[in-house]
Amino acid sequence: MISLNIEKTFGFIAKEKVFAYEAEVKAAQEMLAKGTGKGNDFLGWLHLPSSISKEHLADLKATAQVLRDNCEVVVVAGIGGSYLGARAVIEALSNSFAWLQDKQTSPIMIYAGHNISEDYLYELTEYLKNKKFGLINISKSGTTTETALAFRLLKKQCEDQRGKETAQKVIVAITDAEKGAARITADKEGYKTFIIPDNVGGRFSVLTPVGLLPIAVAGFDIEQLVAGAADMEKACGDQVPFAENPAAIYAATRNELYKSGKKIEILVNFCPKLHYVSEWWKQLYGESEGKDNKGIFPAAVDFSTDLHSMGQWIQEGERSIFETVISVDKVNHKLEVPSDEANLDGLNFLAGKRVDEVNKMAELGTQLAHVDGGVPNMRIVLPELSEYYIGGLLYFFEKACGISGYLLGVNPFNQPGVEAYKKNMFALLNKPGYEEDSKAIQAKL
Ligand SMILES: O=P(O)(O)OC[C@H]1O[C@H](O)[C@H](O)[C@@H](O)[C@@H]1O
Repeated sequence: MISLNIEKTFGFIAKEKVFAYEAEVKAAQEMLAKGTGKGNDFLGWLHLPSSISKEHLADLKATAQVLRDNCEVVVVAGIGGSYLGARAVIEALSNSFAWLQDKQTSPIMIYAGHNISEDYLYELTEYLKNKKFGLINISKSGTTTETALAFRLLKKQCEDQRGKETAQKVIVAITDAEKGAARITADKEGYKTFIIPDNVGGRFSVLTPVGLLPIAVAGFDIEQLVAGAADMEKACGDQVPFAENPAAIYAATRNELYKSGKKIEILVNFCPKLHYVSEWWKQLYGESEGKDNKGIFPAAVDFSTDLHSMGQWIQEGERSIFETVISVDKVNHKLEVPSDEANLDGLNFLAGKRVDEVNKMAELGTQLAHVDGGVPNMRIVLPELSEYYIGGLLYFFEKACGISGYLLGVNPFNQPGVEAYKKNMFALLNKPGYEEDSKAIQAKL
């Protein structure tokens, strides 16, 4: 099972203070369970793992198989919650050099629709020339500009290269049941579609088709992913005592740290495959808690890589940070440090050791150094990188986020602030309907 250790925060905050959150956490859990808190229209994620049916998984797997059978490359078009969950899981489970392998056993997964870079899109369309590629268009609103723009380009390219009939087979849409341009297009073109439930917000949607379809296309076991999440749903359930409930403890500890002046949480990994888990986590916590002029700033680093760039700041910079480390207990492969007679590099003291042993000592050494340097440290241990444990980790963070947002006193399920840039961009681009905003913004320039 995934475990959470908060011992290394106790030099900074009192254990009693963390445990004093018990009643407040219980109230937050009740607000989630009964739907009496802010944002209660968006609680569909809460019991999602335990309510996913076998038929739904079979439908997803059958659609994934169509893409696997007909595509060398699959492009996932989506932004924020509409791609980060899938990318987090796929990259955590994939070979680090998946796209460089001579023989591909699954389609190469590529992401688009999460930026408006002309060079990115140009280079992508160049790469896709002569490739048998498919598309998964993911947008809850169905109107997000970044995604819609990429999809417009790629849909046309797919149809031009593969013909309308094949394109219809290898393009799948995941969007709202009724609203939005993505739905209108999908219905008109006759694409296979999956629905994003109304009551599941984008950043909580990884266990809906938004995450599950791309993950299945990439060749991973979505049943195990959901099973891990469902077991975590139980482990973080309302009946589990506070002291044994990892979501409750994590939510309480980070809120107590925040109160004590630790305004930035850095999610740390020692395995580069987890980079996108951190990106997913940053959206989850950033959009959920950063509002009403409050909220821990979620940051992330990949160690030991970033110890050689951000390590200095973390060790000796302003003491406003704490770290949450995701540690993977057992690696999937074995590699020993070879011995070398000449020992010119002086590394013979490591000869015969597993590389992971060196990494684990880097991890332990870093924890001790950072705690000594004034950085409270929490540690989440995953037994290994597998669908089951990743599924558990994702649900753990979601449940803790719901609780934590209520402890902070915000609505964890909206993101009104994200609209500000969109309004300005549309005004600057003279989008129909934004005439007044266009005039106002021109006056500001
Ligand atoms: O799925 P979509 O409607 O395209 O939204 C994609 C993302 O962009 C929005 O602006 C929100 O800030 C995110 O919460 C959301 O996940």
